[in-house]
Amino acid sequence: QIYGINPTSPNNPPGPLSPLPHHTTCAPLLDDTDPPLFSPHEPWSFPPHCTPPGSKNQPKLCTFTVTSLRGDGGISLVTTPQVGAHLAHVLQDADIAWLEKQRGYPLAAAPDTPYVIKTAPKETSHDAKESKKKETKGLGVFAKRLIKEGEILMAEPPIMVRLTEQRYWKVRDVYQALSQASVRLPLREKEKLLGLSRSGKGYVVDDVLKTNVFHVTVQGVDHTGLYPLIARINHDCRPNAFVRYSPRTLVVEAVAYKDIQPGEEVSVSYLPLNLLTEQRTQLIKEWGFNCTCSLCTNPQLFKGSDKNRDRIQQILESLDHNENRTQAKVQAAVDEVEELVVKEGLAGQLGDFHGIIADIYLNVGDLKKARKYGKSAVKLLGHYAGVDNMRTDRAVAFLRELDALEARR
Ligand SMILES: C[S@@+](CC[C@H](N)C(=O)[O-])C[C@H]1O[C@@H](n2cnc3c(N)ncnc32)[C@H](O)[C@@H]1O
Repeated sequence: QIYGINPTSPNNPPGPLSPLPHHTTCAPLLDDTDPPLFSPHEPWSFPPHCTPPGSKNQPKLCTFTVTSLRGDGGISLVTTPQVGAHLAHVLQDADIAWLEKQRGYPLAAAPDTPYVIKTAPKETSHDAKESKKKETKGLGVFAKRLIKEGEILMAEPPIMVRLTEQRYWKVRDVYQALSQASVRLPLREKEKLLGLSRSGKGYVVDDVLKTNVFHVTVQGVDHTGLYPLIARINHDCRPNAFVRYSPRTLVVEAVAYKDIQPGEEVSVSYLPLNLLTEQRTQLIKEWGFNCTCSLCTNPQLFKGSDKNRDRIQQILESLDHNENRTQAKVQAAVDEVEELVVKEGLAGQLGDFHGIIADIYLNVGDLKKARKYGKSAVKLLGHYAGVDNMRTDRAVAFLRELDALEARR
């Protein structure tokens, strides 16, 4: 059997390799009556739509659309021409298998879709004034089976990416850009966008984006990305999943932070993990809802947690002072912080912490420990932030510096 073709089939008699009959009857792929294979605005599917800035030194705001990203769905970008030019290269990278090689495991979600999207049960608000009210979270994502820690639940490219900074352009022009970005999307992505939850206030595309986007960086510039499947995951201050963004592919993955039991709701934190209750409550209100998670609703839980988080901050600040940078004091600080980090479920931030510790050990001249924590930072950041994340790049650069330093000795 050659390439899965049955040699005894009447269409493919045994003998020298010959094309199947329908291959010989195909019209030539290109002739002078065919439309051009490539759009004149390659890689964009339409001419970019641009809005001039309010003043001379500011960039234009442009809408770029590709109707088939890596052979699949469409994507629209609302950003500056400079970022658009960079993203043109990112989007033209049809085979992102190189990233799989770099990180040593596939850039793909579990093929059996281990979750179901359904209405989340109502929960009691933590707000004293509204404590009798039952809050609805809308739809949510629930585990269909045991999802093991580290498993990738979802891996998705965005359907829309928008520059965060919008103040250089008139609101009307920004909405015009967003409108172009949505109407140019293929029908499937348009339906996904308009089917997402929203507050019902303001211009619909802007409202959908504000309710559902994740922060992403493109060439170090702040943007927000709309990932329609991952956007169905509700918030929890002690989540059981986290999101990992790849700036070189734009793909976001939802990954299990711990084992998730069948029937359990999958949650991610919309905020940095280490915030205190007051900061979290304030920021969540800006999202337009009251957080009903256990860490926000149970005073006993949040008082203890705030104390631990305050203590972590205190220890990190104490390490800024030279008198605390002796081998013994640094080791005691590291041990205490690690214990508190585990207690608070902040393992996702341990990579950044190990990066700081590596730097401190370098400053006190303990290169062996600097290397140990530097390596750990690369490993943890590669897992929680992604192998091509800027924070991971910095941790890798630290190890290179260490190599160079040791080579000079
Ligand atoms: C990104 S969407 C999450 C999916 C959304 N529930 C849906 O139906 O598509 C964010 C919205 O979900 C709701 N939500 C998410 N987490 C919540 C929580 N912990 N408590 C209450 N509402 C929540 C809020 O309405 C928020 O604006």
